[in-house]
Amino acid sequence: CSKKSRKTNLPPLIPGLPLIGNLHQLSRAPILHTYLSQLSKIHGPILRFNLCSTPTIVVSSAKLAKEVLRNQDLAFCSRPKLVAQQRLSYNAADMVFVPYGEEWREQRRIANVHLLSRIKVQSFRSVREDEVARMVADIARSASSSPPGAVNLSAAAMGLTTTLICRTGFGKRYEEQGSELRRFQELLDELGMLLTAFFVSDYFPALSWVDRVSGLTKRLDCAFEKLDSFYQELIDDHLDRGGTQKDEQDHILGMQIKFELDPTQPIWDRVKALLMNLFLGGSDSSAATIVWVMTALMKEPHIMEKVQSEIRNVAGDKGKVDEDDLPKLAYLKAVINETFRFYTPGPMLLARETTAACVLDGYEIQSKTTVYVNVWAVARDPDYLKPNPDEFLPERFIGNDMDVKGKDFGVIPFGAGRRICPGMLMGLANVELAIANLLYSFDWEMPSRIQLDTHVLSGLIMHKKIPLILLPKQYHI
Ligand code: HEM
Repeated sequence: CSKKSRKTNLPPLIPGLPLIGNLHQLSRAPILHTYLSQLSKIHGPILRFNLCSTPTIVVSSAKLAKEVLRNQDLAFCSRPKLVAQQRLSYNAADMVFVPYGEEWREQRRIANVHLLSRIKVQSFRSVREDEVARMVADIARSASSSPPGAVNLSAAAMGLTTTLICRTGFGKRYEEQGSELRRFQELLDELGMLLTAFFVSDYFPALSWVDRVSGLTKRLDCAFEKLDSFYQELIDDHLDRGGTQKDEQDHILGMQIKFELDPTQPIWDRVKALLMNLFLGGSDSSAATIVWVMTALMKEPHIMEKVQSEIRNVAGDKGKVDEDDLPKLAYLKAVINETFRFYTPGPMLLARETTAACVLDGYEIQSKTTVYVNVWAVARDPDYLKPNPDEFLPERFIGNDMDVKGKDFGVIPFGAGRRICPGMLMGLANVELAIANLLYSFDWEMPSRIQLDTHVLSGLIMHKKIPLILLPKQYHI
């Protein structure tokens, strides 16, 4: 690694190959966030990569995360233009991939004040309680079968969060195991795959033929067509029913259509792009979090016992945990927060792009630099997280005001600053209610011959590689 260049004072550059720079290292790293974390242990908390014409840096400490996401947020809050993201977001007509500017501000205002506001999230309470109750009833059926059946909790969590996003996002409840839900989940998988796929043309525009030959361009076109038809069906369905006022209250799509500037000529690309954002943000991250909380608790039986006893004391003999109970569950919140820290569902923040030249930690950063914050590494920063950042310790969130909502720069699972996740309240509400009820209603064991593991899948969202299979035992009050 070259030391600070005296002339230009750029961050340390990770050595790569002639012409392709570091492309091969980044595109082939099996688990990108751990690879980058190891590099930063050797070369420091700010690293520079050479990706053809795109200057790229990665930051991995709480101090620098705070600098990027708070002190100099404005300089770091745009998004780079990548091939798949552009296509799937209708040329950045959405909120996630739109560059910083007036259009983004307007979309965020509508999201914060209306679509994903606290009041809107509360208005979906009955939907959440209903869906969580259905999931618990399904699991109870397995628990009471003879012999008791093991449950694939990864599938149950994904089923729950996709159903929640369908109901709150566009007012539909697809039959479990039905073809429409399967179609939706397949579209989600393809969306996630393409948004993290490595397109050569992002770094070498002249070599775009490589993506055509590899079949990636065709796959992107095909996914775009399928997603577009899916969004169009939802919109047509809404319009066929006359877009009632009830729809505006009942789901986000209904409300978004109302907010289009000219209702006779809404900008449909923007409506579709917003649906894509809901799909992208709304299900995978919450499902992954539910699975990691359960995995963490299976690994630490004394924490499991403590949190179950808190939940069962608070909910008593009601037979379920409802949302009024949640504010009383301080230890459960600590467990969920520690899971966000230790098994960060989005280990790398979505790529940012600098809006202007600036100085970070004494290094010069050019305008239009792509910036990654390695949230997973930040959450293990020994200068910030004490004691024992490598230990799962919910108690670190007790007796202080440390939280995960973007003000403690050591634990930023939702990002921070202007581009902090606008769906945070909805994500937290889904996860807390689901976990509380899974822990209230059942005791959990490992099925014989299955070993608990924590292998992860690489991607935008850090899923558990091997599904979490557990044996539920109904808890009798
Ligand atoms: C546990 C659940 C969730 C986690 C961990 C999560 C995490 C994140 C993260 C890390 C970012 C990037 C922030 C940045 O660049 O600094 C983000 C952005 C975003 N999330 Fe979430 N999210 C969750 C749930 C949701 C939900 C439920 C929705 C919507 C229904 C949502 C919608 C979005 C959107 C639209 C953005 C882009 C914001 C922008 O660029 O201005 N997320 N989320």
